[in-house]
Amino acid sequence: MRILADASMPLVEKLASLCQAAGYAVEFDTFQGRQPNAAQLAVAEVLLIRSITRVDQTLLDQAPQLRWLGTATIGTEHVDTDAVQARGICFHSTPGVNAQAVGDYVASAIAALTEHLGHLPSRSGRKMAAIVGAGHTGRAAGSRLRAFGYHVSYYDPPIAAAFTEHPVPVHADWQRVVDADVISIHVPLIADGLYPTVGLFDETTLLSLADDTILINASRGPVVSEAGLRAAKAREQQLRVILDVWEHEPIIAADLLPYLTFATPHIAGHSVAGKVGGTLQLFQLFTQWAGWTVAFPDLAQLLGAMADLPKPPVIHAERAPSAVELASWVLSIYDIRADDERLRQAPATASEFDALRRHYPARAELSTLQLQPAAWQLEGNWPQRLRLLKGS
Ligand SMILES: NC(=O)C1=CN([C@@H]2O[C@H](COP(=O)(O)OP(=O)(O)OC[C@H]3O[C@@H](n4cnc5c(N)ncnc54)[C@H](O)[C@@H]3O)[C@@H](O)[C@H]2O)C=CC1
Ligand SMILES: O=C(O)C(=O)[C@H](O)COP(=O)(O)O
Repeated sequence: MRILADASMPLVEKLASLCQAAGYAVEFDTFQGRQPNAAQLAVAEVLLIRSITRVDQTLLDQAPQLRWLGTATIGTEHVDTDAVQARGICFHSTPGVNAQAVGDYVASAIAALTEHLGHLPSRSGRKMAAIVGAGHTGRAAGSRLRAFGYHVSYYDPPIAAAFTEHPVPVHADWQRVVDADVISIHVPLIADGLYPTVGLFDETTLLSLADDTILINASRGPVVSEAGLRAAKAREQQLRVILDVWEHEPIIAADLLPYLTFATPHIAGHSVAGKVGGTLQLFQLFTQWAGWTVAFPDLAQLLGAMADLPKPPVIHAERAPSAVELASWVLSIYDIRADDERLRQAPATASEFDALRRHYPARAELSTLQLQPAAWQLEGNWPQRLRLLKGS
């Protein structure tokens, strides 16, 4: 089987070699950058991609042998699924695979603001947070915000309309979203239908937000209108906007940088566990489809064998933390400010954007937080808050 994979998928070569070691005939090749070249596509039977590779009719026409396509991402809008289906190609994404990392991103943004202000940010004093999209990443973000002490509501009209059981209560009250102190966006990119998300936060909505509202977008760029943000900037509206994703990626809205509280190059999901988990899931799905029996290590074993994974320090705290102390624990594991700094210092070009992502430093997850045992951890709501912070 000829497997072609994005070269920046961690451990992809190792997992391909495990297939070979199990006795299966695998010819393995990788591609650099956004699109594979025509010679590679001409022979590929299996294609493993990330969010930057566009799979459309043009690519499919170049890949006549393609039978299995996998993207190590949650989002799938870069794949023309109708065209893929029409060709009879089996397609898989990796739902939820980097959701914990996205939750950590939101936690780090709040932690950095808490440290800056000296208290948990809440313009209304009511500590209201609205998650937009109650799926994997939205719930992971909601869990961290609850750990910080926010009252979290989940806006998700598609789920609300379906009246099905869901892991968290959902609502369809938009006013509750725009009134919140923190709004964190976690929807797929949807252009049409009953619940489109493109332009969900358009100029009118953005201009209606109260000063000091925190708006975090770690979903897809076109969900928040950059023109709308420009209008808010022109009016000197005091929003605290955190953007991980951009309307015209890989081009960022460089003119907005001075207005943004934190700006990052689409790395919210880029923990090592999130990325390795994506590679592993794709190999598991592909080998299952192929009818192969390969004993892959589990995610913990794969991570344990990685030498460059940061080891978070053990935190000693004899009493329950203040919001600022809790924030410092989060920042000791993942500090969004370092990502923000790297983006601001790099030239605002497409190639630099891609390079920042390709050379992203190894990042641990909040689930690795280690506390020296102390009595307070068993008192009040701390057992729950600590679990929520770690996303468990
Ligand atoms: N910045 C990054 O690094 C990452 C970004 N993402 C993006 O985040 C998106 C969401 O990921 P998950 O939470 O894992 O997806 P999911 O599929 O688990 O959940 C998405 C939720 O959004 C809801 N939704 C759909 N349309 C909506 C609307 N108009 N208003 C409110 N809610 C709506 C759905 O009902 C669903 O519950 C992905 O599709 C991807 O585009 C995902 C991972 C990493
Ligand atoms: O999973 C998704 O959806 C994402 O946006 C990814 O975290 C983006 O990662 P890459 O595949 O572009 O590295």
